[in-house]
Amino acid sequence: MKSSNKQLKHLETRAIHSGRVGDPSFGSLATPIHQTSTFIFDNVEQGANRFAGEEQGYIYSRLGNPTVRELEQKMAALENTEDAAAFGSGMGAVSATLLANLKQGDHLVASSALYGCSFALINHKFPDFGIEVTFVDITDEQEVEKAIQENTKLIYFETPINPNLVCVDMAKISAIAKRHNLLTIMDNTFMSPVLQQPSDFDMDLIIHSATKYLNGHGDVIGGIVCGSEEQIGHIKMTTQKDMGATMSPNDAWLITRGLKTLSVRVERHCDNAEKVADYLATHSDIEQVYYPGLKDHPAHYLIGTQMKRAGGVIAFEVKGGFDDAVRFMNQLDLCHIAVSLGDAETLIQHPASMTHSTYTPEERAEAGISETLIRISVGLEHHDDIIADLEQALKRMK
Ligand SMILES: CSC/C=C(/NCc1c(COP(=O)(O)O)cnc(C)c1O)C(=O)O
Repeated sequence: MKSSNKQLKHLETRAIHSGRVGDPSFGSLATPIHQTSTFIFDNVEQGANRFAGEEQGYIYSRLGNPTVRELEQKMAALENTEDAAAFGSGMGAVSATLLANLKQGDHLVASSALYGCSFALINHKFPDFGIEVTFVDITDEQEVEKAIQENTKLIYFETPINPNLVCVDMAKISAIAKRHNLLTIMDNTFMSPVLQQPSDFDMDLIIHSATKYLNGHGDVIGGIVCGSEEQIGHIKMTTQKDMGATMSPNDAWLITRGLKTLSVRVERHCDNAEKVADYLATHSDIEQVYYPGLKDHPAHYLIGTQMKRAGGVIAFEVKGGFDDAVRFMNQLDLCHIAVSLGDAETLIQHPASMTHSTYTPEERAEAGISETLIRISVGLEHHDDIIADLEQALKRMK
């Protein structure tokens, strides 16, 4: 009798074996890529019964696909949730999840610091739908609680936060949400399930840009939301079915393949990032380093409790100003100047002019995103080579 998810104790094992759809026809080890738009019914009655939900079976790949389903089942097993839904992008997951739980006249409390497009969706588009938002310093529990209104439906945040690596104490947010009967929706992209299990803190919905660590090879755009069977069913039947941010079977297959090495990749990202953070923190040309793994980080106390390790992303500021930061980044050879994160390659970028250019300078200041902040996603190259590249660029910056 094959093990079910429940019997597979360790995440490393679940990442490889959970959710398997397999290949009943030929027994191939890798689940086939069902690259199809639609599925043939035996007869009219079968088609009608499937549309009515009275018979199990596939209908049309925007409504479900076997290769995509394997990824969803695997992600539910990794985040310890009942179910999951896959989307064509992380923003597909963010928008579908929020809009499935908000309607005209509702209000949400959101962290003022978010990934740029998540902020833009909430700040610029939601008002067009008559959805109100209060942006808060999500680490200030009193400010969070004070922002709650009679029409508040949910609290939305990331931890660690993109791009400044501020971390949120999820137990505190969970307690507030319970007191006010609110949904908690959080984005676990920067940690992945390997380093952080938000369901342990009663988070209701857990979002990932699968583009990042989950796929891990810089060749797919995708998104996932994990949660209860009821919540995921609601999202699938409303904002996924009717807004259609569908993930392709081929992308699902690539992400599923990525998940098999997720644990070893994330551990190596952490090994390398810890060494790079220590190097930067002791360098005379570096003004400040923001990395939860460093003892001076305000959320260092969460390491070993909420967060297994601090992850692969570091934010920092070089001494001087914006021009110095630009000169430094333009001198790099190995590290690519590129947005995104969680890839095998080390990627470095300037949030104020790139990933967080959707904020005004005033909004960035309010969110604690400085104009000279640099964000580096530490890759899987040998750490000595990454540090040597940073060293030569810092020398040539002057
Ligand atoms: C054009 S900027 C590149 C993308 C970046 N981030 C994406 C992102 C998303 C959205 O995920 P996609 O839709 O898969 O990109 C959701 N949630 C978080 C915490 C994210 O960081 C980036 O470089 O910070």
